[in-house]
Amino acid sequence: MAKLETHDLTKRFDELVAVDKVNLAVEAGEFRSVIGPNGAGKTTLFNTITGALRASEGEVVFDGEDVTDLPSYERVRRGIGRSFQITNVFGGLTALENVRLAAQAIPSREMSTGAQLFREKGAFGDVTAHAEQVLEDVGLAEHAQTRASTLAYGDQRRLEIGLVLATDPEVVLLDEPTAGMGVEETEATMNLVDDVLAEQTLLLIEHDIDLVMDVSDRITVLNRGSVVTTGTPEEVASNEEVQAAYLGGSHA
Ligand SMILES: Nc1ncnc2c1ncn2[C@@H]1O[C@H](COP(=O)(O)OP(=O)(O)OP(=O)(O)O)[C@@H](O)[C@H]1O
Repeated sequence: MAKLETHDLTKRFDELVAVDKVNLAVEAGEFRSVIGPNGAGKTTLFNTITGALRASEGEVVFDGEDVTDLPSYERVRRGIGRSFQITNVFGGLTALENVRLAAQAIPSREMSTGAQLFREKGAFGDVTAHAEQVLEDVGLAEHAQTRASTLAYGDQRRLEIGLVLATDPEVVLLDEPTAGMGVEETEATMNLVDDVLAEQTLLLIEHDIDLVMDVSDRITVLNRGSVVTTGTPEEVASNEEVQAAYLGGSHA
């Protein structure tokens, strides 16, 4: 059984079918990327998986359980983490305070002994220690006391990844974590994702095809809400339909 599955997952906005009977089976530990032209439905697919949007039809199955009708906080509690956009970061608070808040926002669930300890004790020191470890992991230890709004852009993106990690996720969905970054920052962020989230099951939306080819175990190509194909980078690169979709549409 795959870690995360969708069964004919569909999301409509009135007449528009933004996500059209999408079937995914993401294995535990897999690094899966989702690519597709602008408007293909990538973000809507993510929102439907996390519960930010309600599915019109179909199912989201996590660890073998149907979570389609669960609110998003309950999905987070079960281990479906998603990157926070920078707008979710409290600019006036320090990096450490932001990570602590994210950690505290999630009620305890069955998880690793270490993490369980932090939650059950609920003691100030433990949550702080957990948050400090997260900052260390994402390379922001020296910026623990820096106000989030004054962090460099790349460091703010690191903080976003830290906020997901603070929720102790089992699956992490990242929606364009390198958006707006230059070549060096993009590389640094992808290295970070690779380092810090290597053990995780990862779903990544990314426009940079070369980058996706480099890091993914498998790639799902969406076009007009539907899956064109899923395969290894090599399989996807040689797929004629994919080439047509990309030559036909912009991929920003
Ligand atoms: N809340 C909404 N209400 C109505 N239509 C929407 C809504 N959100 C997205 N759409 C439409 O659904 C389609 C899919 O959009 P979505 O943002 O999921 O695509 P995407 O693949 O993430 O695009 P991009 O690469 O540009 O971010 C688009 O046609 C978009 O205009």
